[in-house]
Amino acid sequence: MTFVSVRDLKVAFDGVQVLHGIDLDIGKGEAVGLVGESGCGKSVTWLAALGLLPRKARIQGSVTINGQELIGAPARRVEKVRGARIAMIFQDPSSSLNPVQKVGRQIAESLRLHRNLRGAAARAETIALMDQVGIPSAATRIDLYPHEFSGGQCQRLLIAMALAGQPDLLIADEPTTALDATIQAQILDLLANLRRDSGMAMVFISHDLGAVSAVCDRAAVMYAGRIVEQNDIAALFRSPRHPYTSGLFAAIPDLDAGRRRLRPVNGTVPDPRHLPLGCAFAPRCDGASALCQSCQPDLKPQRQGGRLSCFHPVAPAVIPQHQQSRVPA
Ligand SMILES: Nc1ncnc2c1ncn2[C@@H]1O[C@H](COP(=O)(O)OP(=O)(O)OP(=O)(O)O)[C@@H](O)[C@H]1O
Repeated sequence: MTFVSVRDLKVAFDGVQVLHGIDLDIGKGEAVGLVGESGCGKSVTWLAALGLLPRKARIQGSVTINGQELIGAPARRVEKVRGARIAMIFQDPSSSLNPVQKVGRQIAESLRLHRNLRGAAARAETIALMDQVGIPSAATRIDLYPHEFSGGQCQRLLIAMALAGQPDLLIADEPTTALDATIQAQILDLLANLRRDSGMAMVFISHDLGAVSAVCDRAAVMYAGRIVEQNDIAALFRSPRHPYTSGLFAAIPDLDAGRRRLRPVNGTVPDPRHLPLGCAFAPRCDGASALCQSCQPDLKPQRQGGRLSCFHPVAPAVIPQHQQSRVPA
C-alpha cells in the first residue's frame, strides 16, 4: 500500500529550476534510497515534500502522505502530518543535538511531544530507547551531555530521538557520511535492523550506493534534478542500465576485486543555471549521441522492471567477476 506518493514535484529558487518533475512512491514499511552526487537534488526533494524549504522556493506538483496532500496545504496541517508521522536524521549528529542539555532530557522531550510521556515513565522509555539503539550503560549515561559521547553514539542518540515519536517514515539524509568507516557500518546495521523490527518506511539519502544497498529495498538514482533510473537494489546491482548508475558502481571500491582501478565518473554535475539542452548527463557520457544532446529522455517503465531515462542504455549485464560478490541477496 502506498504511504508516500510524489508526483511531478518541481522546485525553483529565484527562477532557477533545480527539480524537474520527480515521481516516486514509497510503500508502508518500504525503504527507498535516493542516490546521486552532491547537488543533484536529493535533499531538496524531501525538504520540498515536507514543507521545509525557505519561502523563496517555488514548489509545484503533489506530495501525499497517507492520502493527505501536503503541497499548498496550510502550514499547520503540514506540521501536524510531519510531526505525527515523520522523523528525520541528518549528516552531522553533533550539530543536531543541543550541546547544553543532557541527552536524556532531549529524548524525553520527544517522548513528551509525541507520546505525552512524562516523569518516571519518560525516563524509563528513554533508557529503553538508548538501549535499543545500542548505547552501552544507558541507565547511567542518560544524564550526560552530548560532548561526552562519540560521533557514532551521537548519531545513535538522534536515531533514538527519531524513534521516540514512533514514526511511520524515517528520512535519513546522509546519516553516515560524517562517521568513519567502521562506525558507518554499525549505524547502517542499526538502521537496517530497526526498519525490519519496527516496520517503519525509510528514505535513505546518500551519494554511496553501497550504503544504500545495506538498508534499502529499492533505489532511485538522481542526476541534475531528475530521477534517471529506479529499480530494486538487487536489479540495480546486477544490471545498472543508465550510464550514470553504471558509473557510480564503477567508482565504488571493492576489496574483493584486488587491485582493480576505480573508474570515477568524469566531469561534474552541471550548474542548474546552465543545464545542457538535452540529457543533462550527455556531456559526461561516452555513449551520448546527437539525440541525447537535443532531447531529454522520459523516465519510462522497463519491461524487465524499474524505470529508466536514457536513449542508449547500458546493455543488460553479464556481471563481471569482480562485481558478483556485491550483488545483494
Ligand atoms: N535554499 C536554497 N537556495 C538556492 N538553491 C538551493 C537551495 N537549496 C538547494 N539549492 C540548490 O538545489 C540543488 C539541489 O541541492 P540538494 O541539496 O538537493 O542536492 P543534494 O543532492 O542533496 O546534494 P548534497 O549531497 O550535497 O546534499 C543544488 O544546485 C543546490 O545548490
